[in-house]
Amino acid sequence: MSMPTHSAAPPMFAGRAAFAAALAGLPVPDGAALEAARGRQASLTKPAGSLGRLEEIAVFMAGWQGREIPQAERIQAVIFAGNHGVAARGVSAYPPEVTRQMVANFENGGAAINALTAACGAELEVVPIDLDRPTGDITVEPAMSEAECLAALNIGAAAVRPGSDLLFVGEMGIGNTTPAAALCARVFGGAAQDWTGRGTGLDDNGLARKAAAVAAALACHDGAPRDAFETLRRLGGREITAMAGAVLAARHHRVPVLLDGFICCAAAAPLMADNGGALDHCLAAHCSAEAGHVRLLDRLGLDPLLHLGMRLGEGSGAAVATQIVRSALAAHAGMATFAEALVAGQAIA
Ligand SMILES: O=C(O)c1ccc[n+]([C@@H]2O[C@H](COP(=O)([O-])O)[C@@H](O)[C@H]2O)c1
Ligand SMILES: Cc1cc2nc[nH]c2cc1C
Repeated sequence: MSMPTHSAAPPMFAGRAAFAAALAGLPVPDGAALEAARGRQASLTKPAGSLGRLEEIAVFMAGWQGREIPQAERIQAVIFAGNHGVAARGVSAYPPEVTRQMVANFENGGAAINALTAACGAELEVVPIDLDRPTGDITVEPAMSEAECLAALNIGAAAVRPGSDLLFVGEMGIGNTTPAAALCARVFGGAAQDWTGRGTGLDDNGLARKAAAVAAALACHDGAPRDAFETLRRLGGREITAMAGAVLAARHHRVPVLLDGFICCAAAAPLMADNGGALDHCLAAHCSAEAGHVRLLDRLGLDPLLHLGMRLGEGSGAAVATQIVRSALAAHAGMATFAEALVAGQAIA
């Protein structure tokens, strides 16, 4: 595991207008690489379509990496951590100090994500953001000032290594399923209860308190502008906003992204609200057990690779799904073509 090195490069987003411009003007996948990868898939020694979703993943990766045979050698995992003012309202089963304690656990190599990144060949970075300064309580005020929101977006963007073959982002933040639920309701509509789940394990009373907090947050910010920056600033959190910045930066670097669970997907939702194609470079790793995730994935138009009943966060679902992506690319790169293997390549009509 490594801590990020801070470069002297200028921030990707100089201001909220630069962020909006970056979100408006997005690169698209390489058409020639897509076509070449589809051609290669058709030439490999298997009945057409028989590797199912693995074939689509290989072609997707080819398009974003801009080569017929994409790689999975430089896999970057970044876990952002933040604390939340709304946690003081009893919306989590765990106390806020666990955020810092888990960051220490990540750094000492003892967390699930350490084991899972080692297993999938990803290099892990942990980015704690102002853990001693929880965000504003979203039920009564914006989570962040404009400067704080911009700083979080830029921390996320700066963490992305341009040459990565694949990036996954994850988070650690006690209380963060509350802002995540508020973001979902703000972007996609619906009642607070539709998006509110038990998070780390709330009981029924806790769940009711949490739904009331989400409803209060929505009411508090109801009249505010609804662009992605303002949505993240008011209802997000630092680690949530950093994930959004990283996802957008990855797009500009043409680095494909695996999204993790409910909070990670909620962080990406405001991007899609402003630009319907903003998540075209993303795959959903898994469907979390957190109640709102099925609905969220549906609204995002993402079909998750895995349903394992996980609800840990910290990038864990994405780390597991990385093994699927690696399998897809191994088959794409390593299989013989019909011509090479002297196998008859035509189905009998
Ligand atoms: O990834 C998920 O879908 C997920 C679902 C529930 C909980 N979590 C993790 O648990 C924490 C948030 O839960 P809570 O109950 O404190 O809001 C945070 O650290 C997340 O990483 C993560
Ligand atoms: C122990 C613990 C580990 C976590 N990892 C991500 N979120 C978490 C929340 C808790 C409470």
